[in-house]
Amino acid sequence: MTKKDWEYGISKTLIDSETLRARIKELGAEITRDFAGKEEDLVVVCLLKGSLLFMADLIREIKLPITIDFMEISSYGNDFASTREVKILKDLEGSIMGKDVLIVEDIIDSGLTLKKVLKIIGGRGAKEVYLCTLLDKKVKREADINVQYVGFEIDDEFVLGYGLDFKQEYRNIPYIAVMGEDFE
Ligand SMILES: O=P(O)(O)OC[C@H]1O[C@H](OP(=O)(O)OP(=O)(O)O)[C@H](O)[C@@H]1O
Ligand code: HPA
Ligand SMILES: [Mg+2]
Repeated sequence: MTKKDWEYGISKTLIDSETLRARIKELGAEITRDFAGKEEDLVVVCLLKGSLLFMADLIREIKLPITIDFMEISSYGNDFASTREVKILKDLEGSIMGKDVLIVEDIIDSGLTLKKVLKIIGGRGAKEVYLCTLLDKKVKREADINVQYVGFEIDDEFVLGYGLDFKQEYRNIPYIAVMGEDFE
């Protein structure tokens, strides 16, 4: 396969678009049930860039008045493993003081990214902070993170697509894929 083929380097589909769509609908319904009737509106926070597609699909399945905000965090650089240095590239615009916050993540791997985000957000007076991740690679966890909403638990494979990248590419693949072993 050459680089002209937009799916170059991919070895298999792990979660297809239909399965993603169905599970995200369920997650949205669950979140809608859990937050219905709460006196504070919910602020849904997208962690860029990986969570862009998941966020866009998830919020359309939350049938409540919400506001959205964005934070850009980076720790993987151009590698398969975390640099362990979590950088904040863009901060939230609005205040979360006294509000319920739902952080939307594409994947939890080591947990170092969320540990840092929770530390920052935790100091800003939110009423309650909840986590929702599309993918949970539990076997790789180093930081203890309590997640309320999980789309899929996955094994220890480097995954791509539906927002997730390798060296910033593949984010536009509309399903979750596994990269071929001999590919760099
Ligand atoms: O649990 P961890 O081991 O910290 O890994 C998970 C994080 O790593 C990836 O982001 P990345 O730093 O690659 O930035 P990106 O979202 O812009 O792709 C992914 O989107 C998660 O945010
Ligand atoms: O498996 C992964 N794929 C892409 N980005 C990631 N960031 C943490 N784990 C992964
Ligand atoms: Mg990310």
